[in-house]
This record gives sequence, structure tokens and C-alpha cells, in this order.
Amino acid sequence: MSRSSLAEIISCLSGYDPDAVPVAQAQQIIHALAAPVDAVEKLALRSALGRVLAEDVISSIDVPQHDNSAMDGYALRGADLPAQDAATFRIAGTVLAGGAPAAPVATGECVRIMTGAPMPPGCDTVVPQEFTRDAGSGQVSVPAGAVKPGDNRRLQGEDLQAGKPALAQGRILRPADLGLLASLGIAEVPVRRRLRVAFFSTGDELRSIGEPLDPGCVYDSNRYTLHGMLSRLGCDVLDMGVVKDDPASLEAAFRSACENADAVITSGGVSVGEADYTKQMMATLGDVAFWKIGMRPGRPMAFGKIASGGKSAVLFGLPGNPVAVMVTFYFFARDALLRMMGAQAAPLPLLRVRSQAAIRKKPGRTEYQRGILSVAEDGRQEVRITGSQGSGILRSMSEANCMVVLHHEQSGVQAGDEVDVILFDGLV
Ligand SMILES: Nc1nc2c(c(=O)[nH]1)N[C@H]1C(S)=C(S)[C@@H](COP(=O)(O)OP(=O)(O)OC[C@H]3O[C@@H](n4cnc5c(N)ncnc54)[C@H](O)[C@@H]3O)O[C@H]1N2
Ligand code: MOO
Repeated sequence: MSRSSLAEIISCLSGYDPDAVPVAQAQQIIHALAAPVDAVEKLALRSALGRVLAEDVISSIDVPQHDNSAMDGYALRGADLPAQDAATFRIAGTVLAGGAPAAPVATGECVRIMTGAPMPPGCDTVVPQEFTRDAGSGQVSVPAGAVKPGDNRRLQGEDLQAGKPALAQGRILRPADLGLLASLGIAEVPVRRRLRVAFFSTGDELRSIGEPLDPGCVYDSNRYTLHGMLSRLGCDVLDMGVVKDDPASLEAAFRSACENADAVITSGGVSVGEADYTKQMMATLGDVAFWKIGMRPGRPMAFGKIASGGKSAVLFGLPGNPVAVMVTFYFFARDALLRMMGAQAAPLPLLRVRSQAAIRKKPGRTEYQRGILSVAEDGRQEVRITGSQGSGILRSMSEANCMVVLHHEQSGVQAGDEVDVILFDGLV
């Protein structure tokens, strides 16, 4: 955990106003308070998918280990290629991938070679078999211009070199990384332990699935969106259910969450409502700031650290509205949790895409509108907003495949203007 307190971090900022915190300033404060967990575990390669690499991996071997062929064909000396017409080469032998290396090749000779087979000594070029013609008597004819010297040869160590870094610590291991580590013969990898995140919903109007929906009540959806987002991030989740808005239940829930997790996420109770003991409890248990952020949705939010039973945990008190909870998770909690996981994650790329229609927006706050990115009739990509953008309309999030980011200083958008977009999903 970081040694700085929230108050120390905030005191270094100029123009800090808890009632009008710009998104970028809130992100900066959150980033400064979150620090990586230090425990490391060793996992079998397959189990390390999605986990954060805890140490740099230095390659112990060259990959590939030998110069080898990129094509099925004939290996020869590039200097022997004909400048015009064609030249005939005597086939001195055959070399297969994984087979014994061929003997050195003399001028005017070639070796039948398969993709991946080691280059015979003296050869630097492979002519793909499609370009050659059987010239009879164990010979093959190669036309001028089919290849250049050095073509179709893969060099020793061109993928990974012995003694050089293969992967840097902090990387979230993707399928390609598992393959890369396998290509080095590595069976086990050191990864950071999973981050444990406890979450619960607050509000007397909330009902859990399976309970009758009493008049004026709603089913608790935030715990499901939070479960989904945290699981995708690779966190170990502790779902603590719905907690009633009374001081004793809230205190017990906050203490238990803090004692059992690295981070605690709550939803609801951070605005100015009457029955909100949540804010009171957060303030009692820790060093917590209550913000009104210059954004939409997700204006009220609490952030800080709470302590109980000799343990501390980073706290996110997210606003209750179902869209606000997702937006504040994506744009504040996500980065902090990645940092606590020890991940060196690059900022998400913003794509510039044409807006199909005008979008109203006031300067002085950041807006995250829900969008559908698609290919228009003219073949260009464009984005349209998913209808009503109310922060209680979860359908707007479910229908969207991206967020349209309308920046702090930006004003309204005209139809056809380009806007910044962040995609929800990528390839597997
Ligand atoms: N006078 C003011 N009123 C409100 C303000 C404000 O600045 N001044 N801010 C508004 C904004 S913006 C938001 S967001 C909400 C946030 O308030 P809370 O965090 O206190 O959230 P609640 O009041 O508990 O709930 C808001 C809304 O969301 C529904 N909700 C809550 N939790 C869940 C859940 N787990 N699953 C589904 N739906 C949930 C809840 O029923 C309310 O409808 O305050 C505004 N008001
Ligand atoms: O954060 Mo609130 O959901 O903007 O309305």
C-alpha cells in the first residue's frame, strides 16, 4: 500500500474543490493512492492466463535455435541464383523439420527442404517449390527473378534472443504470451496474487433475486454488473449482498469487507439523500474524500482508504444509479485496481469516429455517452448514441458496444463531427 494519505496527496494539488473535481484530477488522486500488492505465486503456464507477471522473463535460448526455412522448396546459395533465364541445381539431399541437418552444400547444388527445417551449411536462400521445375536426373531448374538472395530464410534468434528480455513484469498475460513462454520451454510463471475485492449494495429499496419485489422496490442489478466487471479484470470477488441502510449493518459490512479484501466497492448512498448512513460510516472508518465529480453520469463518488482490525483497504463508494456505477468503475476503479494488481496497463486507446447525429454537451464536465459503433453505408465507421442517456437506464449500457467520451472542455457535437470512442470489447 502507498504510504501517502489522501490528505497529503490532495494538499499537493492546486485548485482542489471536492464539490467540482475534474475527471482528470480525480483519476490522478486515485492513481497516487493505489499501490501494488506484493505477494507473488507460481502458476502452471495455462493457469497464468489473465494474471499479472511478477518478474521480467529473460530468454534462456534463441528462438528459433537455428537458421531455418520459411517455405517448402530448395535451399541453395543465393550467389548461385541465375541473373537471367534459368539455372539447374543438383539435389544433394533432403532435410525435414526436426530431422538431421543436411551436409554442407557446394556451388551448383541445392537441398530439398521443408518449412522449419534447419538451413544446410552454406545455404542462405530458399526457392519455394512452386517456382521450380523438375529438370530430371535428380536436378531442379530455378528461373531468374523467382527469389532474391536471403529470401525465405528465418534467422536464429529472430523471434527471441538468449539473454534478452522476453516479457516485462507487470504484463497481463494474454494467449500470445502463454505461447511465447511455452516457446521458451517455461512451465511455471511467477504472477502477482489475485486482488481480492469485496462489494455490496446499499439501499433499503433493493431486493435480491429470489425475493419478492415489494412496492417501490427494485432488484439489485449493481452487484451483477460489478461482479462481471471485476471478474473480467481478473479479481477475486467477494459478493457481500445488499446491506440495509442502518448504522450497525453498515459498520459490520464495512469492517468485514475491509478485513477480508484489498479493495471495497459499494454502490449507493453517496449523494445527499436522507437515509444515507453510508457516507457517515465511510468517514468514521477511514480517510475518505466525498466528491462531486465534473462528469455525467457518476457525479457523486467517495474514494479513500478505510481501516479495521489492523487491516486497510482502498474504498470506492460508487453512486447508486446503475449506469453511474459502471461508468465510475470503468473510468476510476479500473485503473486503481489494475495498479493494485501490479499491472503496467497502457491507457485505453481512444478511436476517432464520425458521429451520426448531433450530441448536446456543455463544456466544464466530462460526459460518457453510450454508443453503438458500426459501419455506415459509405463504408466508414460511425457512432450513434443508444437513445436515452439517463443514468438509471441500464439498457443504454447493454445495447452499447462503446462509450463516447465527450471531454471536459468540449461543447456540443454536430452530425458528422468526429468524437472519441472507447470500445468495450476486443478480440478474445
Ligand atoms: N439533490 C441531489 N440529488 C441527487 C444528486 C445530487 O447531487 N443532489 N445526485 C444524483 C446523482 S448524479 C446520483 S448518481 C444519485 C446517486 O445517489 P446515491 O449514490 O446516494 O444512490 P442512491 O440514492 O442509493 O440510488 C440512486 C438510484 O439508483 C438506484 N440503485 C441504487 N443501488 C442500486 C442497485 N444496487 N441496483 C439497482 N439500482 C440501484 C436507486 O434505487 C436509486 O434510484 O443521486 C442523485 N440525486
Ligand atoms: O451519477 Mo448520477 O447517475 O450522474 O445521475
